[in-house]
Amino acid sequence: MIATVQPSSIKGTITAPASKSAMQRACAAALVRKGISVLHNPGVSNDDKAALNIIQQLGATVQQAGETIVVESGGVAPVADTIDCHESGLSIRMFTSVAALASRKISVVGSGSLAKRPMNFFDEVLPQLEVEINSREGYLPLEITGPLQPRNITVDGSLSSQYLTGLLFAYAAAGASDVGIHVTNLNSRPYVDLTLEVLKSFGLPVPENRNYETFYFPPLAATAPAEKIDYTVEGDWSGGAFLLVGAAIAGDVVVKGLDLQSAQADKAVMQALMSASALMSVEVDQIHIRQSKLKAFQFDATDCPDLFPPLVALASYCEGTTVIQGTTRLTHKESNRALTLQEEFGKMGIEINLQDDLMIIKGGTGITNTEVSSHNDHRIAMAAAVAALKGEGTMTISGAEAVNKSYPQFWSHIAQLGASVTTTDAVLNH
Ligand SMILES: O=C(O)C1=C[C@@H](OP(=O)(O)O)[C@@H](O)[C@H](O)C1
Ligand SMILES: C=C(OP(=O)(O)O)C(=O)O
Repeated sequence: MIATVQPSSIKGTITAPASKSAMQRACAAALVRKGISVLHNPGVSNDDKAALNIIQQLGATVQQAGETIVVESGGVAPVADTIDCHESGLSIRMFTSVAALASRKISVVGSGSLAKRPMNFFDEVLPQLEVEINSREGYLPLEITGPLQPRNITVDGSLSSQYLTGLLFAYAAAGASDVGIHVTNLNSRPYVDLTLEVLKSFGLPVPENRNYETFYFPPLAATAPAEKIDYTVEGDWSGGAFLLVGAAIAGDVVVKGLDLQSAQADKAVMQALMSASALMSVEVDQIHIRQSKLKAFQFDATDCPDLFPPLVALASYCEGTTVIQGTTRLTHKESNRALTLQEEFGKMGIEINLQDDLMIIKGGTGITNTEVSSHNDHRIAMAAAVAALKGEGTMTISGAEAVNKSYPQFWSHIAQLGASVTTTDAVLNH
């Protein structure tokens, strides 16, 4: 699909979509706990759909009930030989350890960019937990046979926090008692906070977080599990960041549904916007943001790597040189994002230099709208779209359907706000 964006302003009120990080974790929690879980404000992205399918393959029943999704589960009891994670990094890294709770052999498959993302963590770690594993030399597909036994273990957290999230769910579900996961060089730390928060919300055992170095499950206390849990999926700061940046570049927009108290890593977009002198007023449950003169900023995105694409769009319109740290975190995302951003924003006339862990962006020189590609990466498509709002000429973005991975409503949301956007296979709601 091709999206065509003409320079335009955006104006109005919009609600951020549901967070796929929260929704996928809620699916995992609803699967591993015994009982009924009602998910309010459920996500509808492809990654969310993958998670909902996986929990059914692992034995849960899932029913849409009006605006909610009702999950009923007796714990992990696979009814299929395969779980399909489609393109979701979080789903594969979380549900592989969860599926390993079963003694049945399970194949773990995925598609698209996921086939190129490393999974060798599992080859190293799962055998230490009594799980048999075969992979295609550290890549998909995986074949695992459990049941996983929680053990004191040391793992590497530098490539991705998602593996730790999976282990935390698996340990909690297996009733881990007086046992700890020691993690070295943990990155994307707030995502682990979100994991702990979801475990708590679903009444599952929550380990002690000892300075992000050890996650210790104390001796299990006898508790009476709740029969029914109600959980509301919070709004998505990662998708919301594109709305906020779009408004800072070319708009006057109220964004609703973003919780400033959230554990989500990407709420840090607010710090970057403030450093860039964006004009914002923050009220309960809404952020009002208006176009203003923007200045270059410095920002460390090591723990919130998904902010790179929106922040590059922002930096392009900031007078001066912006420096963002954390590029080494971008190599194994849906695309190699540092290179993709350099290439695609380069086509728009923005000079981006990559030096060690830094991305250096020369902003304020104007954007030339042109033909760009998403590289099948949702966040690149959305970054190009918001950058186009104040560019010169017409931006055509190929692979625009990539947004379905996290934010399927993105094109219609910006159209509703008045962006001049058309797509080749959908009628947008202006
Ligand atoms: O746990 C999560 O929900 C995520 C963690 C982050 O990955 P890493 O831990 O690999 O940085 C982030 O980039 C990804 O989009 C979602
Ligand atoms: C990298 C991302 O997701 P995941 O790792 O879950 O595929 C993302 O949403 O940008």
